[in-house]
Amino acid sequence: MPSLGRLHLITDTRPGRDPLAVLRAALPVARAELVVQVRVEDDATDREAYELARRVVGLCRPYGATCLVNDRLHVALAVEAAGGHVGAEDLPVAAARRVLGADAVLGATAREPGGAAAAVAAGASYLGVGPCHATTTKAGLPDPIGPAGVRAVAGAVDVPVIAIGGVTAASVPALRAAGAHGVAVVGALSASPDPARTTAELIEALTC
Ligand SMILES: Cc1ncc(COP(=O)(O)OP(=O)(O)O)c(N)n1
Ligand SMILES: Cc1ncsc1CCOP(=O)(O)O
Ligand SMILES: [Mg+2]
Repeated sequence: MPSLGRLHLITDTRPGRDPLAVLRAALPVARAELVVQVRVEDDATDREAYELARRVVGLCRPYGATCLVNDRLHVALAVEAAGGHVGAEDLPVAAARRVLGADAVLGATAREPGGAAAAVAAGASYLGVGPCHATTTKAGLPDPIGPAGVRAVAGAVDVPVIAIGGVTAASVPALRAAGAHGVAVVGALSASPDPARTTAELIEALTC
């Protein structure tokens, strides 16, 4: 399996956001380092999720970027995405692995070493770890774990750790020093006035 890209762009489908415009700006800059996670609001229909994911797969292909689908694994299968991401309220990791198959990329959310090790034992091929920092993008999250929390998880598993939650280019060095392979962002790119430039800053921080 090719190595996992370091910059995970999670689509922002809230009103007023334009996830495909952000993706078109990020792809030529990040290319195969980009992993696009198609994440739609809970009240979006499967058809809406499918149409977005289908377009993302098509945009990613020429750049060698990876497309994953959050939560809705049937959509991942339907659009032939590389895999999916599940958390505590989604299919259990072992069930998700059965759905996606042995070769798929499968991410699982983890906040502490015990849960992280269990997710890997159940079949996760990477972990999304956070929230690292405060975020307004998702409500109801526990307190941020900071780089120290990322370090604790990264030390307990042998799969890539992707730090998530309030991540900006400025916070990347501390997260990498804590053992993160990469980062996942929503707001840093979707709210950027210049997503191509912000992508370049994130990639520089992730690969220098
Ligand atoms: C890379 C990454 N890490 C964590 C999450 C969060 O997943 P989850 O806890 O299932 O929450 P939702 O995103 O489904 O609201 C993620 N999506 N990606
Ligand atoms: C879905 C999710 N899970 C933990 S933090 C988060 C949102 C991250 O968004 P942002 O990068 O805007 O803080
Ligand atoms: Mg989820």
